[in-house]
Amino acid sequence: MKIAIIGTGNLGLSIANGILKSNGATSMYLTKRDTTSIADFEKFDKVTVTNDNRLAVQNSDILIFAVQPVHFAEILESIKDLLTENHVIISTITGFGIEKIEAVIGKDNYIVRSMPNTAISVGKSMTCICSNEKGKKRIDLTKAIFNRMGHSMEIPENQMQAATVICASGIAFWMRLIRATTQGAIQLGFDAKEAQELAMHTCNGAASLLIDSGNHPEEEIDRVTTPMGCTITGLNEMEHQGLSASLIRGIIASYDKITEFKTK
Ligand SMILES: NC(=O)C1=CN([C@@H]2O[C@H](COP(=O)(O)OP(=O)(O)OC[C@H]3O[C@@H](n4cnc5c(N)ncnc54)[C@H](O)[C@@H]3O)[C@@H](O)[C@H]2O)C=CC1
Ligand SMILES: O=C(O)[C@@H]1CCC=N1
Repeated sequence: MKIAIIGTGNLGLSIANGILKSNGATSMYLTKRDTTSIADFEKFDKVTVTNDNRLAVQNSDILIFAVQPVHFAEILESIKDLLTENHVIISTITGFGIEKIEAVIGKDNYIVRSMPNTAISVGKSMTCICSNEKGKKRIDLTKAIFNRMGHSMEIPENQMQAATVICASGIAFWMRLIRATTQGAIQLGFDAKEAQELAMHTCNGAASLLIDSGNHPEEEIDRVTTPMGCTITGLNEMEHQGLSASLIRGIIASYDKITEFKTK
């Protein structure tokens, strides 16, 4: 698998780390306008760091684009004459629909839109994907790439923005929940480092319970809530204070923001 990451910023860097950790590429080109901050990656035999997107495209099959939306069309325009049947174009770019990509490079390309998150750097990304008509033939390949770095799901394109909120922004939402739990633990007497350790591993355990069992969260909650005990007392107080409602309202506000410009 010869992979290029076009635009190695926050997300591109996370993907590069995920690919290296999962040994998911035979060669990897990392591009950025100013490559100084990613020059260290040259120490890996299979990695080439360059500001030459055309060189990366010529030497790779899987092209993962992780640039800001304003730069995408111009970059596609600058490499489109190099695209062949071997290339799969994987965009991670928020709000940039397949039609807009096809308008620049044409329909006769394997085009996949993906929405990973930064946990891809540690092999734990929830990645949603969809494709153009031709790209359907490369969905399995794309899923195989992302499944090495977490979990993937094919969804219709009209759900990509919702997936962005839940999965990509979701990393930030869960971080705040972990931080709040940490603050609570400090107030109960743990030092800050211990408090974070307790919070993050408990969070990891809760998610793993659901992933492994396939259970509904309430089934697992029932196992923890002793009648008249401390868990139900805490849970009910959280709900009186609007825990679920505030999370749902935050998710809807985030979605309203992402759909503000009526992009697909
Ligand atoms: N940060 C995140 O968690 C997620 C971001 N996304 C999407 O991924 C894309 C990238 O986001 P970030 O990594 O946060 O942005 P970023 O700004 O950190 O990274 C973009 C990179 O592209 C580089 N770049 C700009 N012009 C270039 C060119 N002509 N050739 C090569 N590289 C060029 C920039 O130097 C920068 O390093 C965005 O479209 C965003 O919507 C999607 C999912 C999650
Ligand atoms: O906050 C944002 O708008 C972008 C999209 C998903 C993650 N970062």
